[in-house]
Amino acid sequence: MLELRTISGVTGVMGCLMALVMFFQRRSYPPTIHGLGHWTAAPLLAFASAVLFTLRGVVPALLSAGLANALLFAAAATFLAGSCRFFGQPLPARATALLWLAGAATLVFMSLFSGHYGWRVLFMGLLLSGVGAWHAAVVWRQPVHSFATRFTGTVLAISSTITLARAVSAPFAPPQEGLFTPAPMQMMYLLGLAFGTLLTSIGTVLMAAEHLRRELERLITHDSLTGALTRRALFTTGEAELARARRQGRPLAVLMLDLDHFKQINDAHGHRVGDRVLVDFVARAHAVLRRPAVLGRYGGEEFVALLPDTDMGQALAVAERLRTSACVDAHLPPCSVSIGVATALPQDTLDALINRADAGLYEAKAQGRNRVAQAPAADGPPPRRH
Ligand SMILES: Nc1nc2c(ncn2[C@@H]2O[C@H](COP(=O)(O)OP(=O)(O)OP(=O)(O)O)[C@@H](O)[C@H]2O)c(=O)[nH]1
Repeated sequence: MLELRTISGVTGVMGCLMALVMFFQRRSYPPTIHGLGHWTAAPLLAFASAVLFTLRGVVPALLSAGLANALLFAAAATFLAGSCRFFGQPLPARATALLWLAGAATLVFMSLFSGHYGWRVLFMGLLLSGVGAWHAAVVWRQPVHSFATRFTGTVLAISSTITLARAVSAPFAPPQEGLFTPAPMQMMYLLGLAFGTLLTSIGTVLMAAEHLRRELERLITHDSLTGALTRRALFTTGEAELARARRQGRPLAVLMLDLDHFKQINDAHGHRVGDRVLVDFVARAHAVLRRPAVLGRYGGEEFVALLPDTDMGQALAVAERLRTSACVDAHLPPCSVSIGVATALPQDTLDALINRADAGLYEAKAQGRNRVAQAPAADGPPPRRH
């Protein structure tokens, strides 16, 4: 049988090591990733709690039971607060107050009932498993899942179930049983605590790394000013969509959009206002476009929209909606947009398809701007625009 006091000591060491890992990782992460401070503090609190638990029988019960449990609760609540901050949903004031209240109740309860093992375990177990389940729900409720969130959510759910099982069985345990009695339930609980602390911390490290990876990917694939796809990401997506359209025999439409006389806006109002016009234009275009359609910045004030599963009639309607929804902000200088529309032909390359949409744009500009024009049927070199 494993020595349970040793397991408790090992829990503390693991907590300490994971706090160190998170501390150093945090320093190399951008401040836009929130919650890492809480995730560093939580295993440290677990460490302090484990040290006091390990000293049971050596230091007064008020410390080895009362303070140890209060610190364990603080660790669980701090982990939870860190995850909430990380996912951008800080704990509401009422939930924070509830946690503080529960923490204070733990201290009072443990000082009054430090000699009543069964009641102590029942009280603490219910509290800890409640916070654990709450934490697991926060992680599982995220709309975007990765291995890291599934891993962390599962670890939290399992360890809070073990804590709950121990809590409800505690009042039926023999009166002489204690934390370090070599009983199966105590062993399962302490192992659960040790691995729970270690694996939850690993989960937070994985979630932070995953978040950073997504952030970097977003920086590479999205234009920093407007949030549209970069030209490179646009071409990568375009090649994939064209191949899919061909494989599945589905239509694919391309729109080439260009803000009219944009140079004049810059000249008259300054580059910053010009930037705001571009940002507003893309935000409104995104509101019109529905997945799986994407919008990319082709260059300057020129954008390309890819519309999978869209034929010419539907593409012209979308283009018209984009045109009428653009440039309607009364706080920005008046502007308009011209749009060329083309759909994929059986042997099209992406370049040829975009060139035809560009030819449509040329038509729209030549006809007086602020309009939608279909690409001319004939394939030829793209006309030069004025
Ligand atoms: N503010 C701002 N301006 C940009 C940006 N990128 C390109 N531009 C400007 O966009 C303008 C494009 O001008 P032109 O190519 O002459 O086109 P236009 O004035 O829109 O005329 P038409 O397309 O013929 O209607 C240039 O003045 C560029 O400096 C940007 O990121 N921000």
